[in-house]
Amino acid sequence: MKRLTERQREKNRDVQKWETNRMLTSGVVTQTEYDEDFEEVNEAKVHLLVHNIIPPFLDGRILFTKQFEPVIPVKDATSDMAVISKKGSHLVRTFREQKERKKAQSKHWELAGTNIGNIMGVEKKKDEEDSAVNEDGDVDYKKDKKFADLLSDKNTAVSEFARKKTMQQQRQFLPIFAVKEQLLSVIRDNNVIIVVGETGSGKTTQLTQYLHEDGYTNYGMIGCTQPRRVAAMSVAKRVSEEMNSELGEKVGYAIRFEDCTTENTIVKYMTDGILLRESLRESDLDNYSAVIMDEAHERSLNTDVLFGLLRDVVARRQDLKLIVTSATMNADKFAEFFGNVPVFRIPGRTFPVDVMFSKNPVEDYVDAAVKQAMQIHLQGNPGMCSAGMCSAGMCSAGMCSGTRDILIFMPGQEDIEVTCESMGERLASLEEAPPLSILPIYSQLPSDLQAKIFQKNKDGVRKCVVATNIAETSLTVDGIIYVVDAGYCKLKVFNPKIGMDSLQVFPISQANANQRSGRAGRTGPGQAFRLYTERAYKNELLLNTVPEIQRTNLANVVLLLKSLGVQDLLQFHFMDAPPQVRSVVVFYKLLCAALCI
Ligand SMILES: Nc1ncnc2c1ncn2[C@@H]1O[C@H](COP(=O)(O)OP(=O)(O)OP(=O)(O)O)[C@@H](O)[C@H]1O
Repeated sequence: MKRLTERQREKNRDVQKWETNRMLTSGVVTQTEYDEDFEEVNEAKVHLLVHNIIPPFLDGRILFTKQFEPVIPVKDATSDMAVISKKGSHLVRTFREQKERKKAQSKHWELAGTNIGNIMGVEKKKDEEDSAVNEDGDVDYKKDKKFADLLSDKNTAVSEFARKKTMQQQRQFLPIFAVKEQLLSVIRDNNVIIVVGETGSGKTTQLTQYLHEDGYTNYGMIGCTQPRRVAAMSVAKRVSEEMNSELGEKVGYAIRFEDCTTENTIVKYMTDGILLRESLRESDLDNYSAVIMDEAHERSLNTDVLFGLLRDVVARRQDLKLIVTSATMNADKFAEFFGNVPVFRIPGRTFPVDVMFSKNPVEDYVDAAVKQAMQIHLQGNPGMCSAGMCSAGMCSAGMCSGTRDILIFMPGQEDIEVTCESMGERLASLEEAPPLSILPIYSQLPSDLQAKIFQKNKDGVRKCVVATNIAETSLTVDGIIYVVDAGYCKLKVFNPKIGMDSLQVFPISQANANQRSGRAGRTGPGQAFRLYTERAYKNELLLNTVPEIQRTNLANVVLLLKSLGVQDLLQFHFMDAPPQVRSVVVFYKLLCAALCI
């Protein structure tokens, strides 16, 4: 601390006195001395009664946590991929800085509304009118087009597989068709079964139809849950075509804010959140004769809660069939959870996918993905063309096995935007580069733009879809035969320090990687380029993603379970119970929420 001279101290005292005098004179303060004796004889006493309400389910189970570190869903936090995921992409940072600089500049020159602007007579531009806002200022949410309207045209076949085979032949080509009768007989004999098969074997699109053909729709609907909205919508569209019906009639879908079903609907695809909410109204799900929980290995929070609920529903309802589909790795765990139920394995895969790993660790996954996609686009792959006459994805002889589209997996919206922009810039800087239609897709994108990935491009221009993991499961984009996998995804993790969930980038799991590669071999043989080494795949990636229930804030689930009428939360059947300490924190938080239960 700096020592003050006596003279300086005297000066400070003077200044302080002067300030006090000014404040007293101005009336801002009325006294400068504090009365520390608070005992006022005449003051009325207020008695405050505090109730310590402890909900019965919490009785004796309250602990204070000492865990202040977030749950990190990675195998080794010091591994190359984990470190890179924390650092993020350099290219994204550069783009962000450029954007911010441009924004600041444009603001600097925006004179309208400032004093100097007024003097110069610069008029302020009117804010762009939002077309969804009506004259009264209310927002008309229905004005936004529904996904069903956007997909109203019949899908145009792109691949040779889809063009040359009839719908019936395409269905019969799938691996699941060879085991249809055995599968149906196992379903007849068991109320719960686990179905396991390679990506593209036909679980999502065929199971519902087989159950319908076997008469299960005579006494109820067949429901099929999907972890993602876009998958639910696009699969419903495909199955409606296979069943030769309008989307929303025999086959429909329901997602949040959009219900595309009628009273004639017998096959309903929906997100797992929708089924969860339906079970709020109808706890035994009486409308359904069969429920298929698709892509259960994704282990979203809703799926895990549904697992617990449906386990009880099938015990109560002998006529309900529950089919859980999964990737190979989790099957036995699921079977055990439902009481050692049979696991049915579908042998074979639709089309082969060549998986290629990066030779060296990749520092900047966005830059590497752009380079890889450009290489595919510019060099083409004559080996993949049945006529051997095309060089860049478009067959001049018109004999190519379809335009050969590319799908890039990125962790989040910003990475996607930068990938698209960077590819656009690099293409523009090349002379006579073949045209490329670059299409982003992420959950926040408006439906009309999302639907674009399913539409065929005019003149056979190659498509390059840049997606988050919403395109990872159940999605078939006809024509995609190249997958570029950056190796990262965004996951929600609970941070006990701030008491909230946050979205962070982490390396994917091996299960994610296999799902991603699987998108390349749906309608023809494909190639998957993984932008990480084979060693990293084996040593740095978890086998499966840590279930959401184990890494996120449970407060909402606990409230949901209470609203579903689950009395004893600690007795609820979780496939993987939330970590003890964190769940107790949440339960403790519920003390406050208990008043609203
Ligand atoms: N829109 C489509 N256009 C052309 N073919 C399609 C379409 N949708 C599905 N298919 C065909 O049906 C096959 C099976 O798709 P389905 O979604 O049922 O597989 P799956 O076993 O559920 O795979 P995944 O687990 O990866 O979702 C695809 O591999 C593809 O050949």
